[in-house]
Amino acid sequence: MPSGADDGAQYSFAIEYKGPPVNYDLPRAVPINIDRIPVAAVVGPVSLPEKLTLPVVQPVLAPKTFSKELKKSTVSPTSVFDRSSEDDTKELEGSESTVSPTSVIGFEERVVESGVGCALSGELSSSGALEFSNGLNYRSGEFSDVNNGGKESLDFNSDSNQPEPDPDWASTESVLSLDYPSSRVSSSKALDCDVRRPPLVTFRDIESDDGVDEEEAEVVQAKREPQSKGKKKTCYRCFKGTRFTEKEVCIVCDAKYCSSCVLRAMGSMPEGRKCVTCIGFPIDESKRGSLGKCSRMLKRLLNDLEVRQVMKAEKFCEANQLPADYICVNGQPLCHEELVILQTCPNPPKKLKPGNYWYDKVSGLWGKEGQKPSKIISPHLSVGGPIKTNASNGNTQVYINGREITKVELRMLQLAGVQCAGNPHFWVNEDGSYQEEGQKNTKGYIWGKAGTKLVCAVLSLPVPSKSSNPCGEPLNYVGTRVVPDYIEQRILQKILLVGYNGSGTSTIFKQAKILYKAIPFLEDERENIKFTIQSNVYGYLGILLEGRERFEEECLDEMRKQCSSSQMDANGNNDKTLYSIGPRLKAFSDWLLKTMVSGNLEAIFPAATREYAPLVEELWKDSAIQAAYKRRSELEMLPSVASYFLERAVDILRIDYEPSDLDILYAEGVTSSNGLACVDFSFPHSASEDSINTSDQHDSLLRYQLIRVNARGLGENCKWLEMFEDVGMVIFCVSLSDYDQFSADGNGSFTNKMLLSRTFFESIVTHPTFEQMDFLLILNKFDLFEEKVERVPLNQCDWFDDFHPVITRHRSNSNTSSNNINSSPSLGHLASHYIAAKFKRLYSSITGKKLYASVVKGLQPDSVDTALKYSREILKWDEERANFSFDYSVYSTEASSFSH
Ligand SMILES: Nc1nc2c(ncn2[C@@H]2O[C@H](COP(=O)(O)OP(=O)(O)OP(=O)(O)O)[C@@H](O)[C@H]2O)c(=O)[nH]1
Ligand SMILES: [Ca+2]
Repeated sequence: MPSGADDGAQYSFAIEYKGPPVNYDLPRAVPINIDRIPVAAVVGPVSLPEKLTLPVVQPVLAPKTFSKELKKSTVSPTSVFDRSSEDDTKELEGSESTVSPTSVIGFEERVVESGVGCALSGELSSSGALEFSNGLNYRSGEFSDVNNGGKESLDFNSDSNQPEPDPDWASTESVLSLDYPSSRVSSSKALDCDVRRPPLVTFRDIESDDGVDEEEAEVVQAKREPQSKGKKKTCYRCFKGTRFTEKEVCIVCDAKYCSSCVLRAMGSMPEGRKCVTCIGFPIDESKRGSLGKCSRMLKRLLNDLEVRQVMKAEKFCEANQLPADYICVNGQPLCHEELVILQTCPNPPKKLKPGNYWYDKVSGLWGKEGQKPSKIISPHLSVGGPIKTNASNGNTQVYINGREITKVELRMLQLAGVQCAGNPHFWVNEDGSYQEEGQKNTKGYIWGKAGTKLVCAVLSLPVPSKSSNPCGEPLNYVGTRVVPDYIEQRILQKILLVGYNGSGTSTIFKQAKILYKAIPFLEDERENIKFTIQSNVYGYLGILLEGRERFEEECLDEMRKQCSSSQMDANGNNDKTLYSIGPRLKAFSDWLLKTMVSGNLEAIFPAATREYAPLVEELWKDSAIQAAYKRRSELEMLPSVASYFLERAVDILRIDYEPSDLDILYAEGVTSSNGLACVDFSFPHSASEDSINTSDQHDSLLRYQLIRVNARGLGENCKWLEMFEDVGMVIFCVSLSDYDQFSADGNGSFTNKMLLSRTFFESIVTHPTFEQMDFLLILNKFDLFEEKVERVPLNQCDWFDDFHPVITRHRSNSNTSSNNINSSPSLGHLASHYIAAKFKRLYSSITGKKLYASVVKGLQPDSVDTALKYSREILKWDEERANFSFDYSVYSTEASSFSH
């Protein structure tokens, strides 16, 4: 087993402090010292039953060996209690409950909470205390066993059985599983409890805060106060920093921590980003929207796997779920079952936040109390009370299903051609068919008319969702006709763009923005991109400078070989080469290389620009640098796009530099490398298309959404793919020029990148979510490929070993010329078609379907435009196929019934 010190050394975040020992007490986030657990203050005013004073720490009191053992075996590197210094160990003595300070303290606090809540209901408190002590005894039993048993492994969870748990993963797991009893207790308590939660909730106007649209949230729970509060805007733990320091926020108490404190303060985060003392507490509802959305800081501090684990826990753990009674429907708070019904129905209200809602069970209309409808959800759900006449606070004297409607709705009805004279009472069904109250016959369909949806969009009124009537479910209403799905789908067509790393998905994504958006990149987006590009350029310069050093050394070696040693001694200046630079530039070069190695390149912005811009100019013009730049093809680390930027380095590194669209297109790292990006657009219609396709006039109104995600972002086994179940099609991007490239495959060996791409392709097309999906294969980087395939045989990739182009003999006399005399296809074309055929065969052997394919040059706008328009055609064909099975006569009758 590694020693504690070694343990720490493996993690960058565990060795954050390297300075001399401090002579003051470090502020600690985990009040592991029993006396310091800030319980008393909170409990003080409430008279508690004696049971409640159960000291949490007691059962885990253990000899020192225990704590040492513990550190070695199960302590998560991310957790707060991995302290290696002797002083700390001392401090911990008598409070070895730190095994899982998270859970222990969580317990303590929870008792306090229920205690406070139970000032109102005595039973609850005792039950809480009881469960608490049970949990503790159970655990203490385990611990004492361990202690009595002596040297045996500390087997408080099965994972630690492994002789050497993978430190990254197993240990996190172990801490999580350790915490399990606590969260179970808390959740079961919450569920079993038939007493409604005491009014933790107060109804008032929300202080409009980050990301909370005032329309949604009006219920705010009493907020938990942070344990310590530094001076305003500083880190709550070390009290350093300003409001500009990047900080992570506790989703319960809003405490903010800087990057050096966050892991100490939040431990292994079994419920996401909460101070260890906030674990088990309900989250601050205003932060619900950001659950599971990782910050850049965490991404830096934790590895991918840990980030995913933490975010998953944050989103799905019991304690963070929306409490049912925070939702009131038609004046009645929901119970747990009702909330489940609401959230699991075919068409649930998305992103449900606490608040008062009204719900028209007949039509499925849904809105905030006192407001116009915002959504149409599944009808006939038994949740909440009966709808009130004044639910939406309308004053039109027109009624729908017993609710007086609002002005905008009335306007919509009028535009839809519904006769509204004489204060009618309408009965509107889920499909939009309507009758006047007391009459039998349907008067028409509100959603049927072509323009209605547009009207609704303009008036911000909801329209039925396509899934509101899942096929197969029989309709109860005789004579009712369903609005066909494809009409609905026309509103927003989603296209998923995926590819193996480096295949060019972000380039295509950026092209789409540039092609179809009036403002491809917003102002602040550009600002960020600017810094990205500038730091890229510093990076390229660094690579160049490193190359220069290498070249200089090589030259010196060469010179030493040629000259005799006596000559060298005689003339000290003999060590100057073509690649030598003066001391000033040398100092800058050393600084830059050092900064790069430390990985802090991005942190120096924007200060660096001001400071170093003049030096960069001097550097770039220096003959040594230019000499090194001439040999750039020997610098493997320098990407091919680098020269595009380096040649303009002086301009780019100026303060007033503004990246052009082309700069952005070429820039690396603009779209987040594993995050999601998406863009909404519609295809602008060209004159030529208009004349051919007059029937599709409204095509330009159709909206598309391109969603880009790459292999890394999908997690192992593509487990995040399910999120994309509502996309209309998938574009899979492959880099043609990968066929002779190799990449580490994770098992330490190198695999051909084309084969890695193929494996990824297979896992995507076989994913259950995409069973019925159309796929378009984009074979990208044709420009590189065309040139490369003339030099490097295609069979460098095993998969392509049966490529025997017929043209070879024919071309032999004009082998090097790319334009063929007899206009037969180039080798590049043949080879790319061959590769397309390979993929198509593979695809149809797996799915039995046809794969669409397109050869693309990602850096050329026209080429990407063509490919994306091709995807639009595929979506249309798909739609038409659906139409064929649809009874047109039904549709036309329906259509006529819309006209008034
Ligand atoms: N020559 C050439 N280069 C391309 C083409 N498409 C993309 N590239 C370059 O290939 C590199 C990788 O492309 P990206 O668009 O970043 O690829 P990605 O799929 O986002 O890959 P990750 O960033 O690894 O996720 C970039 O330097 C692009 O400029 C192309 O058609 N031709
Ligand atoms: Ca990229």
